[in-house]
Amino acid sequence: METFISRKRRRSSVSNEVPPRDPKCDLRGSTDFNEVESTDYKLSILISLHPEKDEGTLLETLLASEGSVERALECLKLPPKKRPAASATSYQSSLSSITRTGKDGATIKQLTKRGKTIHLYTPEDIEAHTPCSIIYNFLPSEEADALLQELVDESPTYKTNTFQLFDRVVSSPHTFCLYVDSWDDAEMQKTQYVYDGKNVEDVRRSLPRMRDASHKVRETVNQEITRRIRSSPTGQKLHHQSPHPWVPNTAFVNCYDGPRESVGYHSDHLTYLGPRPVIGSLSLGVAREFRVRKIIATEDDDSGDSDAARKRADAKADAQGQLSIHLPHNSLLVMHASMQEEWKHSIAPARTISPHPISGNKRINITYRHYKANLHPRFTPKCGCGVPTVLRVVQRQAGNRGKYMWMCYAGYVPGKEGCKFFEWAVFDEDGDPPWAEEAKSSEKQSLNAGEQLPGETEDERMKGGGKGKGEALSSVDEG
Ligand SMILES: O=C(O)CCC(=O)C(=O)O
Ligand SMILES: [Fe+2]
Repeated sequence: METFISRKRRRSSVSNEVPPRDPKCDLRGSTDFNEVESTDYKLSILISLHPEKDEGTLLETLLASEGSVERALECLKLPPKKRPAASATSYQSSLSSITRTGKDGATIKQLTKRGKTIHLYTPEDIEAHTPCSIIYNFLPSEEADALLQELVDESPTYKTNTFQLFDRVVSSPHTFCLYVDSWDDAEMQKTQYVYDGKNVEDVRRSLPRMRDASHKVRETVNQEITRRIRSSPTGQKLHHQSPHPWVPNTAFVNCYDGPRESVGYHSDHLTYLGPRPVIGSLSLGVAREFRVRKIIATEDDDSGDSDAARKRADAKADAQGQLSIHLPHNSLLVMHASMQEEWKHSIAPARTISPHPISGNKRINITYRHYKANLHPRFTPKCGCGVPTVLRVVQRQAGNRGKYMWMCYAGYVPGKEGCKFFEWAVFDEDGDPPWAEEAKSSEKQSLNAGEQLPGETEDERMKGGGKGKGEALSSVDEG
């Protein structure tokens, strides 16, 4: 895949740190453009620009370049022997070789170490150490194979995403496509929803087997949410987490063709999901590693833009390792309600892969998501450019960590400058915005007029069951 597409004029200082991203992913993932970025963020930039190199080499080059992405990029242009000596090595271990989880699920204090990847091989370890749960052999095997075949057949038409980085326009190191449940939704996505400051042209109606799988994903994800809440220390849902059953209405299908295709560390966009979203992620075909790392808060004095502040923040990020979850064919990973706010995830480039009998070198991944009707762009704040804004969360800065904000999206478009629009975002206990009531009455009017609601499936419309009508999750009420 060609990474560099064209060279563009350098953008202004605030846009100097635009990372690789998918339209659905918030790879900046933190307060504002001036906020300190970590090694994983910088590594994701390098991975996107050098998909042919392994992650360890890129990390070493970055560390040897004292955390400067630009210097690392210069080094990577040099023949190998002229590169600076690596200052860190990366090595891997499985969790069981480091420590054991007690039957009581006792928490392990220091799971990750600088430059180290710890592999979580069992559902129990995954649940104990990450905000994820996993179900292996999720679908009956013929169904999983048929779904994989359906998507492999479509995948040659998927596209990479292009975005602006420094003075270049680059493309993401894998392909993807957006699917929704009805043609009406597809039309609405194309014309009204904004990703990275622009509409997405290619939005498709979910394929029959994707829709069949979606019903099963829905059931299982809801069970997993209930189970997770019940077994949490408080037995309560998180603040801002929805108490309503999770209803997937949107799916991103990612295709990784060969071991080098990947996606860098990121958190998923919250703009249409709202706070504390849950995502059901079904993996098909070649098994790949899903790596996660918890975002470390920076003290206020680490959050400036000075070199010293950056170094302090980088040192903290470096001190952290990563956890690796292996995603074989037909596994369902549930990313629970704290994942997008407090963790980042990636699909790491692999040294080798085992080809799959149906998909060859391809891994297909479907992330099923619930887009909230009250976060339709007609309700969310517009910036000075007149574009619906992006919802982000403060991930690092200790003082504001966990606060949500609406920000200008327009500057994400290659060649365009955004404005400085910023507004703190307010949500109630259940993660609904202040205009939720107004949104509901406009939904009712639409229903009376026989229109389809944003995100409502054709099936639901036929049954007369709009979103938000399901009863609250019992575990939530039970407290
Ligand atoms: O391929 C995967 O498992 C993860 C994809 C992902 O992170 C995304 O779609 O946001
Ligand atoms: Fe993601």
